[in-house]
Amino acid sequence: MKYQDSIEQASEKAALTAAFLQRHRLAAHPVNYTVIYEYINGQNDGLCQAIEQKLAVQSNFDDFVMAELYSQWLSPQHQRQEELTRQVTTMLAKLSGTTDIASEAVQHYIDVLDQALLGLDPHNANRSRDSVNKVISATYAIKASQQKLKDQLDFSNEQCHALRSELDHLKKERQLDPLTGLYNRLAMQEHLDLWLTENPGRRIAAIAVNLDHFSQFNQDYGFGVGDVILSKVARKIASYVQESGLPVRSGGEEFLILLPDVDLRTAGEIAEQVRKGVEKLRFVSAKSKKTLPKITISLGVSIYNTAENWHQFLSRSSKVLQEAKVRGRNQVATELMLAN
Ligand SMILES: Nc1nc2c(ncn2[C@@H]2O[C@H](COP(=O)(O)OP(=O)(O)OP(=O)(O)O)[C@@H](O)[C@H]2O)c(=O)[nH]1
Repeated sequence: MKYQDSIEQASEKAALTAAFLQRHRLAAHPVNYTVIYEYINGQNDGLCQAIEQKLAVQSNFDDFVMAELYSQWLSPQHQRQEELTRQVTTMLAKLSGTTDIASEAVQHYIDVLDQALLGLDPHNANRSRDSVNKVISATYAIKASQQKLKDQLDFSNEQCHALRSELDHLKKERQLDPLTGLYNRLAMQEHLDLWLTENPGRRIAAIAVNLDHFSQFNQDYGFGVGDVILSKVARKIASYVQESGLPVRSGGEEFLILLPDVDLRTAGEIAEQVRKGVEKLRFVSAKSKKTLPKITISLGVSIYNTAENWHQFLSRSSKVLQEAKVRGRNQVATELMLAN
């Protein structure tokens, strides 16, 4: 994030940023402001593309989406990833320079050998000795250059292992929601793309989950307590998802469980188990030691239809979830209810 704008240019960008925030009903707090200022600034290609894509599908911008954009494109982790990418590029350039030099040295050695072979003459000991001496000195030279190449390769190999493990770690971190430890939407998109590329006709069930009357809970007990409850509910939800499935925090107090190769009936049964499991959770205030009210969730179950893109799929699954809310909350609705 480097800015070289004049006062006038910066003021113009600030005004555009404020207008964007207002248009999308976003508070001008530091995270939202930074994300949109960077978007208006236009230097961060990944961030700009992500926002353009959201604008193209008229997706909602809220604090959760903005925090996600910040963590994906502007956070220190993202900058560290960019730095690691730069280090890999530099290392590859160095390696390529060293192998070019080594290749030239080998070619030179081959030329010397060719000439020396021509110089070997059983009837002319002096000429032969001369040729052998040339081969000996060329061999020392090539040995030195090969040793240098080996040192460089060993060093690069070590660097490569360290960089790869740091990149793997960052990649995993980038796929997780920091509050709940569940997967984030970036991971969801990557998994969906992968599943559908592997098998475009694959059956994928989605269970959309939303906490009931959570705004009231936040109002009564505060956002901090709300956060703790949210992460406990998230962990409970994830405990019902086996390895092949994907538990995702898809919004502020919204979750999505993606289940490949699962039919509607089975997904409905899993949803009902999740509902019951969350309903049984008991929360006690760390401060007052009083029992907090029961938390319930509403769930909507749908199956991916190959004719739709995944935006349409997700929007349909959230409509099914709304059906569960309309029907009285703390229950599971399936897409069959939507059709009737
Ligand atoms: N504590 C906490 N609250 C959040 C977070 N993200 C969203 N929320 C809150 O979740 C609440 C969602 O409220 P609404 O969408 O009105 O829904 P609701 O009150 O749960 O009511 P229904 O969904 O209709 O049952 C808002 O108060 C948000 O502030 C978060 O990360 N932490």
